[in-house]
Amino acid sequence: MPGTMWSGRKSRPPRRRGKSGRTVPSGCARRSKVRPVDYEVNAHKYWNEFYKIHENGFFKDRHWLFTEFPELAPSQNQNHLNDLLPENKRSKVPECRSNEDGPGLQIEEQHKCSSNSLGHKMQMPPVEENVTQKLSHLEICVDEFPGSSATYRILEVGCGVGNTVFPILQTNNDPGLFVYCCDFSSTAVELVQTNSAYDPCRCFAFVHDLCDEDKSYPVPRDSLDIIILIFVLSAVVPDKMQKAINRLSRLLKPGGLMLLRDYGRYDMAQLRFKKGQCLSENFYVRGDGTRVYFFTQDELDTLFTNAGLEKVQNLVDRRLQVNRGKQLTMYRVWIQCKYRKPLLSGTG
Ligand SMILES: C[S@@+](CC[C@H](N)C(=O)[O-])C[C@H]1O[C@@H](n2cnc3c(N)ncnc32)[C@H](O)[C@@H]1O
Repeated sequence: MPGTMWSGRKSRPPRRRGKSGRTVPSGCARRSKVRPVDYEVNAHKYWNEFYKIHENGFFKDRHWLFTEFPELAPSQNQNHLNDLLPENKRSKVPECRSNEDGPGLQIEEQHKCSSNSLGHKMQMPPVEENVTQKLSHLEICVDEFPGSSATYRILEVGCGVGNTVFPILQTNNDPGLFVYCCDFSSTAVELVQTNSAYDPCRCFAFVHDLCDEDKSYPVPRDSLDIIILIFVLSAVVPDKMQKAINRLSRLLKPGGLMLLRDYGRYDMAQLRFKKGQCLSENFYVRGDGTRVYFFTQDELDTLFTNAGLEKVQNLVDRRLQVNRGKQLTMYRVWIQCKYRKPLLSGTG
């Protein structure tokens, strides 16, 4: 493994120092020249451009998912709510797995999904179209919706080209499983739908902006066992995060779980941003127009608990990644959370 774990209170990532000697992680003294509103209004377009360029060759399949989130593995359908591990029982993530931050940081062999098969054209039953079209401004409260007969329902929000969804579909052979996935990039969703592993009998990919308050998800309240957020909440403008999490929380069954893995404060990617790339505190725009926020554990705890969820896990994962080929040493900080909807939920 080309990486070394670093963790614990004594280990600290290198930080930039300002004139006063204080840590200056963000270059936030100067604002971006482009108005932040442009990045907000056109956010999906920047991601569309990103996926037009990279297709499904940028992010790698999240095979570590099942060690970190065993709830996604097979056999979780029965009594999964009783199986939740306490925080201190977390398992080890395989190191150096993804290319979240840029092509220059790629370490592992990239696993490419096949995207050339058109054999799996979307064969949605007509009810899906009816439901999403006719009830797009209402809560879905009908018995028939995509995956309505499933016994274990997972939704991934901000699914990109399916690097989380396809490993789940391939690994979890539970016949009662149904996986929903959405992204506000229509280009990404199209790449999911045209992937040869896309099976409309087990999966429903749709375009959806998790910040869009006027559009509902195509599933009823209290219907999902798991909601997954992998490096997506960080792409959302901070003042819209809470409402987005509130809306998602309503979709969870009592006892259902929200799973998140995302960038932590002072991750190497944050320290590398230049002046002028900062849109607001700890929120930056990359060269390609996509944005990223760097969380603290407390901020995520507040977002989830305000949405009526209870903490199962909230940990910071610090690692030293070494790319020997490029002679790069990278201090990574990720945060991983599991929050559960109480069995007797008070969320409105
Ligand atoms: C860093 S990528 C992660 C993709 C995927 N979760 C993975 O792990 O490979 C962030 C994704 O979030 C999507 N995204 C960003 N903001 C979104 C929003 N407001 N609604 C839905 N998707 C969004 C982007 O289009 C992009 O696909």
